[in-house]
Amino acid sequence: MITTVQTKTYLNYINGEWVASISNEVEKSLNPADKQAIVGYVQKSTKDDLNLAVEAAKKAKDKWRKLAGSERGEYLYKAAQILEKRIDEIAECATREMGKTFAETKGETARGIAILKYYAGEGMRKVGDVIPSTDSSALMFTTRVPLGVVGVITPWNFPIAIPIWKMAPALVYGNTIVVKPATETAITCAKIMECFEEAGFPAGVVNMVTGPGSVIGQGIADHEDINGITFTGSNGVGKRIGQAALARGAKYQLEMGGKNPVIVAADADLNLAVEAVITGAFRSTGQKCTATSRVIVAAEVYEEFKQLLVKETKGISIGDGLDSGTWMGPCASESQLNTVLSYIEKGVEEGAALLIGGKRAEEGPQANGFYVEPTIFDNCTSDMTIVQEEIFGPVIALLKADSVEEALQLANSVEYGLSASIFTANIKLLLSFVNDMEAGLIRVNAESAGVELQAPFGGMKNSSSHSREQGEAAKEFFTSIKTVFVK
Ligand SMILES: NC(=O)C1=CN([C@@H]2O[C@H](COP(=O)(O)OP(=O)(O)OC[C@H]3O[C@@H](n4cnc5c(N)ncnc54)[C@H](O)[C@@H]3O)[C@@H](O)[C@H]2O)C=CC1
Ligand SMILES: O=C(O)CCC(=O)C(=O)O
Repeated sequence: MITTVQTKTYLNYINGEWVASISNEVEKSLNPADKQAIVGYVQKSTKDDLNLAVEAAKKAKDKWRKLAGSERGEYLYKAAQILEKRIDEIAECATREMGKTFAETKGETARGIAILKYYAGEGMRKVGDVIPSTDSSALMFTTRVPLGVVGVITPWNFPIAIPIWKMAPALVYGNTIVVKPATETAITCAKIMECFEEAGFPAGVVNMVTGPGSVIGQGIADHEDINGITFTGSNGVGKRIGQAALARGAKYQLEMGGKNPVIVAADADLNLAVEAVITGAFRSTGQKCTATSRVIVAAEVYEEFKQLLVKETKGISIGDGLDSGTWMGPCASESQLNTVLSYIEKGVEEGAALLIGGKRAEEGPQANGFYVEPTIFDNCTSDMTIVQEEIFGPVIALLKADSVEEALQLANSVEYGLSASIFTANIKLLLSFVNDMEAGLIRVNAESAGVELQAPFGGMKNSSSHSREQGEAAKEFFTSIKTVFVK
């Protein structure tokens, strides 16, 4: 029997109004902690709905662009204040939709508020430089202009922070937007839209269309009136979006997977390293592109580290993210659970030794949800699938290194380069890690996850399109530079 927690149907937000899809079809958002609980329904939109949203954003863009940056910032500041009032409700909704614990979604909502405030201030910061011309009677300077209409395609794993860290800079630099959230967390996004609506954004500046990625996401990538696309999600989808955008000359930014290593050097503080590996690998049920998935340990301390890690992992409580005693919630969906279980199976088949976990967690009420045990593999080698591919689940592959050089070589032997961390007090070693590690985010004596909103974020190799998000870096993507010469 389906237990309906809330059966509200959420609409698209187009041109300042809440509207149903032309398709008259909806999709349900399920609670991964209890698959019989429906969180609500969202619109299964069509290309025609998307066209209406793009048309509204296009119509609104000139007026929005011509406002002072400080005026645009004021709207963001108001949205931050409204989100602040609704923090518990929106965090709870995110936990219901994708499973991570309430403490995590509340922290994420607080981060969303801080991002809105940061970019509200950005509306008053400089947008160009004066550059001395070789002609002494001329004035030469740069200024920045918005791209126009920006398409925002977001995943389910950070349902509050990622849409906000894309939408806030897009808006403050003068773009109008059409956001397409992942269906799994589209209700959380609708609630963020409600905050924008209450903040009084002019009609058409902010639009949301929910629906299948293959229709609405691809539609955004292909739409000739969308001037820029910002995406976070899987590698395969990201590459397709990049190719579609490139083919029609639109600007794009892709934030994709990671296979993030932690190196534990022989001199590392092992307790600190264990704590960081546990949080980096298992918080959010491992569903972060910055999650720790490979731990490369110096041979001298391998056994001791392994024992400590397994002991701490045994203490992890799995359950509904809304229960205060839960440390780790379920996977976000059944398909995500199946992906994780199939990677675990592959690990065993390819000869890795299962130290702990490895199964679906099905005790009592967990039988109704998409739970998996935190899992650690021993005896891993670099050629194994679980060491190479992004799993997006609570799975650690342990690798032994006989030298610092081997540890670094193992760390770099994957197609991704998002985040990497090392535990050591040896300055020479940490500096060579900073220099030689192929990753956009380098962490020393800290977990691999941990993104600060005021700093650039993005990866090398196949982790991103080499652009950066957040902090001042966002300005590079969401604006174009004009060089002006006046004589
Ligand atoms: N880097 C990250 O933060 C994320 C990585 N992933 C990876 O992707 C795997 C699968 O997760 P999914 O939710 O299926 O990711 P996905 O890449 O399919 O979804 C991300 C967003 O793209 C949209 N999308 C899907 N197909 C599209 C298309 N053809 N054109 C345009 N947009 C499209 C989705 O609706 C969603 O809004 C995960 O197991 C994980 O490995 C997933 C989410 C976030
Ligand atoms: O670690 C974080 O805070 C951000 C991670 C992220 O962007 C992602 O998982 O998609």
